[in-house]
Amino acid sequence: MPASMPVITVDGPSGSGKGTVCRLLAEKLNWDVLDSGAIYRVLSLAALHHQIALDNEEALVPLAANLDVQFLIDSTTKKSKVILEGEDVSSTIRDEKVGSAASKVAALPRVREALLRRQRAFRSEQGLIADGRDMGTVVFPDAEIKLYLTASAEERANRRYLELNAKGLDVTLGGLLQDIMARDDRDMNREVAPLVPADDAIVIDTTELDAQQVFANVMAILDDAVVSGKLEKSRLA
Ligand SMILES: Nc1ncnc2c1ncn2[C@@H]1O[C@H](COP(=O)(O)OP(=O)(O)O)[C@@H](O)[C@H]1O
Ligand SMILES: Nc1ccn([C@H]2C[C@H](O)[C@@H](COP(=O)(O)OP(=O)(O)O)O2)c(=O)n1
Repeated sequence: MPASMPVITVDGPSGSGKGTVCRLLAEKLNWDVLDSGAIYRVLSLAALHHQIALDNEEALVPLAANLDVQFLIDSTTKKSKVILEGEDVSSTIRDEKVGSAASKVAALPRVREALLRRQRAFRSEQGLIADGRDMGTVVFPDAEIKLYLTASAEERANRRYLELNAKGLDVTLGGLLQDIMARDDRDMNREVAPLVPADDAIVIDTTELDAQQVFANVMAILDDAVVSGKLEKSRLA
């Protein structure tokens, strides 16, 4: 019997296209989205605000447990907004430096533990699409559908370069490639909840695919899940 609060997990390294496919899926299915990376990004920003070192687990655990963050949808633009301690940090958290800082605090086992309940609370009757590194392995091990997106580091760095360049930011392809490889290394080799596909995840290599092709692949996977009885057909409407 399909669960009443279905979850689709989308894990993978930076730039593999998780956020993009999650947005397209959420629009199509009208499900909720958990951007778990944003939680780690916000935590690292809060650590900077409170002058807590990114490896100070003792101080980061209570900060994580009591993190004053809200995820909102702007009623006019329909874009998601992230509010930390009353301040709109939606664009600040997207900075590549914040991504690296997030990856550092995310390597601390007790910090991850302190954020588990907050992430699981996103599960809803509506259905949840969960974007991250350990969504299918740790946070929602019972998810109906588990996807793992990947792409070559060069392609992922190039995507980031195009994205940040279009925003007018002064970045180099070489610098971004280094950042991405350092983050991959930290995320894949940490002790707790390392970035790895769940045993039952479907891996999609997006290196040669554009976003619409990735989305079409995912929709085909969901159609198969309906046929095999994992998902109710009405959920795809
Ligand atoms: N399949 C794709 N082909 C080319 N560019 C893509 C693809 N998917 C996403 N992008 C672009 O690459 C960048 C990173 O995608 P994003 O979805 O933010 O990745 P992630 O959430 O995995 O870090 C964005 O600028 C996005 O528009
Ligand atoms: N479920 C998660 C999500 C993110 N993280 C960590 C590791 C990542 O490098 C950072 C930032 O994640 P985020 O998904 O926002 O980064 P990208 O958009 O993929 O570049 O947070 C994590 O450890 N576990």
